[in-house]
Amino acid sequence: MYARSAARLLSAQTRAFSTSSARQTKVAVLGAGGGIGQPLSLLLKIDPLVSSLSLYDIRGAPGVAADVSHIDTDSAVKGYTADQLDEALEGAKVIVIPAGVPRKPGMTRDDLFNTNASIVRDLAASVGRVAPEANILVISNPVNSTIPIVAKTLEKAGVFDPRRVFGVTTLDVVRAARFLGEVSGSDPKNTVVPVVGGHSGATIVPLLSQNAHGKGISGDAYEKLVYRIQFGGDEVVKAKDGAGSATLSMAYAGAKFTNALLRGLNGEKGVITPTFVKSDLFASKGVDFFSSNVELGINGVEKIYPIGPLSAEEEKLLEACLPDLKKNIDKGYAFVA
Ligand SMILES: NC(=O)C1=CN([C@@H]2O[C@H](COP(=O)(O)OP(=O)(O)OC[C@H]3O[C@@H](n4cnc5c(N)ncnc54)[C@H](O)[C@@H]3O)[C@@H](O)[C@H]2O)C=CC1
Ligand SMILES: O=C([O-])CC(=O)C(=O)O
Repeated sequence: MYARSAARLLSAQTRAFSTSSARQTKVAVLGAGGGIGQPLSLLLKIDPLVSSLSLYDIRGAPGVAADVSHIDTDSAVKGYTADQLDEALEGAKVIVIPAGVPRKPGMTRDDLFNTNASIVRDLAASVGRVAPEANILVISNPVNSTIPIVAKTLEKAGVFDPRRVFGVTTLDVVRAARFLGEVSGSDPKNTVVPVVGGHSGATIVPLLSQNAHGKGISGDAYEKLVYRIQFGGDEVVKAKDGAGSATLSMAYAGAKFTNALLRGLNGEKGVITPTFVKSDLFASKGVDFFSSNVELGINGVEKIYPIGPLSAEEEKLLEACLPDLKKNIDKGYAFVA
């Protein structure tokens, strides 16, 4: 009962989860024993659209699985050890990947590339072999590079479907709504802001002008707000002081995006949210992946929306974003080539 009430409470307060469709799905979490993986597994256990939860990590997943499996919701949970990746992936329709190392103070997300690129590549290769039609949601940083790595790895295996590979940039959207809510004194649910581009520093482009509460903000207040959205991750890394980066807010954001995708896969119409996907929007500038509002549906990405009208400041932010994003994407491509 408690879990159902908790799910209802979460849903009412944040509109994070919705139960609008009945069909249920097997979801796998790769990296389920980690700082994000554990609370993410908890939140997926209380999502009514998840029928079966498959928890994999190189360490600790069976313990997390045993723990969340006691929660009184109607889904099965199973944990898998390091040598059981294939079993964990079998039949999974949605695969969420928070596997990899997090930042410490003084590091950029790109500093994680050397460790996380091969983790993500190897996991993607297994997904391509065992669950080639699955939807893959990548949380592992640097997202701007790990998504091209996943795409190229699947392409090499002949199973890349651009409608089914998503970089999870939802935390930027969550932060933008929260921070604008704080500045404007309004409920974050009324301050939803599309955040486009990528997921690190200057590649994060919040379109404050597209929200009624955001468009009046100017000068110093505007600069500070944009900076806070772009560097919100650093705020957490600094506060955790060597113990990692955002885990709880990221688990919330990851569960929120997974729920949106499940609703789309189940046929709900009008599920629209930003996510970092293969996109034509700036392909002419050599930027093959870009986050913008995307409609999620039965095939994954159904429609990619243009970014819409920009203020003069946002034009400048976009100009700064594109070269950095291209560099990050090309680095991911080069790693797999
Ligand atoms: N997209 C986003 O907005 C965000 C992304 N992140 C990123 O998420 C990643 C994970 O962060 P945390 O959970 O805090 O780290 P963590 O270190 O607490 O957990 C990572 C987990 O991955 C596991 N792992 C490592 N190699 C693996 C493999 N080959 N297969 C399966 N599991 C493996 C580890 O055993 C560990 O349990 C980091 O790269 C971090 O930068 C973090 C916050 C926000
Ligand atoms: O800052 C980090 O390293 C983790 C992350 O991506 C975020 O919190 O946005």
